[in-house]
Amino acid sequence: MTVSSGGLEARGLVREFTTKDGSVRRAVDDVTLVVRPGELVSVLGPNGAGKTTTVKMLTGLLLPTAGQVLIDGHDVVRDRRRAALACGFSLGGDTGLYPRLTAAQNLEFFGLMYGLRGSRLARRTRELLDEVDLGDRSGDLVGSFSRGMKQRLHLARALLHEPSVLILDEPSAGLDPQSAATMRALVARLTGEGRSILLTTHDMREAEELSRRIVLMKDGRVHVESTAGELRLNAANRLGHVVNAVFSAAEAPEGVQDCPGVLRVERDGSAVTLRVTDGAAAVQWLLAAFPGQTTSVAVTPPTLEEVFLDMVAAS
Ligand SMILES: Nc1ncnc2c1ncn2[C@@H]1O[C@H](COP(=O)(O)OP(=O)(O)OP(=O)(O)O)[C@@H](O)[C@H]1O
Repeated sequence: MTVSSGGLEARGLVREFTTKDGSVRRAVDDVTLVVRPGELVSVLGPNGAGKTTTVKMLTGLLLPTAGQVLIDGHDVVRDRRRAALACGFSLGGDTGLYPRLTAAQNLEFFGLMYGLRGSRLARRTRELLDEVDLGDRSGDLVGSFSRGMKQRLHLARALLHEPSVLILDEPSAGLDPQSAATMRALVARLTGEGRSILLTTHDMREAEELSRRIVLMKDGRVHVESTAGELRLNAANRLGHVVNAVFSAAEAPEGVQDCPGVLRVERDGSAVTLRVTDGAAAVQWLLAAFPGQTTSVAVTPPTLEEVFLDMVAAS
């Protein structure tokens, strides 16, 4: 018997594909993911890591070769209907919306499929269009929408039946910075409402800003899973810290490159950026070597992007 406390639980997911030459390719290999209510988990990984295949199994679009997915306690394969009612998903792109219908007509159509009718359907359509900032475009044909507007409408569609679990595949892919920020704000608001949200993204900033936990996938497996802060701090042992120092003189002193454990030095007038093996030791050394000359010193662990690139590069 499987015990679930709600949210999304995927255990031991495996998906194999048989290629044209008859060989078997394992695209997803023993993936376990848990997203509790009120939690947002981001799945990151290089192209081909198995993210989309995983998402398709989570949403019931693809049968797993092995493993189980529970949405709010309902098995996606054996109890498909209840799992579907508890889960909304947005896979983005141009599929899944009707370009010759208006935004409101699209939502009404999908709402009918979820059993919404009459005034309840009309109210839900209005509420959702407002929620995704498309209230003033409800009567416009979706074919005339920008990519960002379509992505937001996808999100509204996913929310029609008020699911407790939301799966978003690259919700801000291809959006300009302003539209991406609007999307992030929307997703943050939805997490605050107590939903379990799983999103895949290639945007490290998005992952760091929105997620409680980050799952890094590689070669079909979960490579590492942690908070962004922990991932960055742990990587500092391998990748070093960045120390940004600003000096009171117009030019940073010549001797900064003698800092112990220094890997790289970049100068810009009175400011200097050092990549060092030990951030705390470097700060102590700078303050002692140049007494009274530093205006500010700050240590930062590697960025999430550096952690990601390090993971991808490691064999
Ligand atoms: N229908 C299929 N038949 C054969 N191989 C497949 C099929 N779908 C996916 N794969 C393979 O499974 C692996 C994982 O693909 P998947 O699309 O899940 O990766 P991804 O992490 O989503 O990549 P991206 O970031 O590019 O979207 C790849 O090697 C891909 O070629």
